[in-house]
Amino acid sequence: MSGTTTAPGPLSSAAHAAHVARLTPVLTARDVSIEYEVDPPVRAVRDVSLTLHRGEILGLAGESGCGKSTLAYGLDRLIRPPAVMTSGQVTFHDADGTETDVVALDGDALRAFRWDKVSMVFQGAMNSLNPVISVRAQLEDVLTTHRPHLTKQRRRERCAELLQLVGVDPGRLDAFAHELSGGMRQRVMIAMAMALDPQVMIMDEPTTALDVVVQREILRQIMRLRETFGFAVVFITHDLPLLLEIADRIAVMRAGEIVELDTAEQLYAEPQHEYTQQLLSSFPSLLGEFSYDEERR
Ligand SMILES: Nc1ncnc2c1ncn2[C@@H]1O[C@H](COP(=O)(O)OP(=O)(O)OP(=O)(O)O)[C@@H](O)[C@H]1O
Repeated sequence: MSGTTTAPGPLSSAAHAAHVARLTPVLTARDVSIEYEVDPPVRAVRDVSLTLHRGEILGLAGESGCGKSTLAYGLDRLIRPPAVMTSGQVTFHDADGTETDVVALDGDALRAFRWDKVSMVFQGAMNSLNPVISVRAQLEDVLTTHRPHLTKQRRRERCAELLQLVGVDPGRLDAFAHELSGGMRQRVMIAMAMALDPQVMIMDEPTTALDVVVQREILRQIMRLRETFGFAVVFITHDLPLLLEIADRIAVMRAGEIVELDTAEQLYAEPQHEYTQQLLSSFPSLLGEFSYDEERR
């Protein structure tokens, strides 16, 4: 099942090739195409190949509708009709040395893979958290389902530990979503995504709805957690300056294709694709004050 046209592949630099040569893959997508089978059909993702490496933050940038979320959901097998993966392979390279064909997973194996190996933080925590059960019950639910051998005591400790990790007072465990601020809700979502120590976290606009100060605090926290636990992150946003701050590498997506893929540093210094240049120049006020090294400290 291959497409009728062969995409030329994203632009990238020699510095990028040298950078990735030192890294170990954790998730590989090869020639992935995803279509919404509506009338007329929408080819949302077109022959995308992309490798996520252990412990890196890979930013996925591009304007609304370019296919970022669809691609990310495809990596975690979260796409549902009318979306269909019409071609491609996704391979998970586990730390224990096993290789998993993600496209072939189903039933229990697929449920175990999600959360456990690759977890997801969606935009808008209010819609993702269950409004009628407490934060504790939601965290415990993930642990009871995926770690049934844990004692009740250990489960309770783990819930408190998780909230502490994301900077929320464990005293809030019995709160409901509506009793928490937007930032706290999003932190709780990150705690849930971290509950099983996944090797990959996919974050789809996790801070977009938050004010800038809260957004920054959460981003710093994500970076610290990544340092401590070594998970890799696919971070999706239309906000390229934000990615320049937090991502190691950035994939720029346009109309379903990745047009440029490079280290954040290189992409900022020497964007090659006209579209990347346009994206960078569309944030003049932010980038006018932007100092690459200062911001990343
Ligand atoms: N359920 C659907 N049915 C039909 N087309 C859809 C559906 N969901 C998304 N699309 C289309 O697929 C394309 C890619 O959408 P997608 O949401 O992946 O983009 P995105 O870059 O993540 O955008 P955003 O940042 O706005 O979420 C768009 O053209 C969109 O209109």
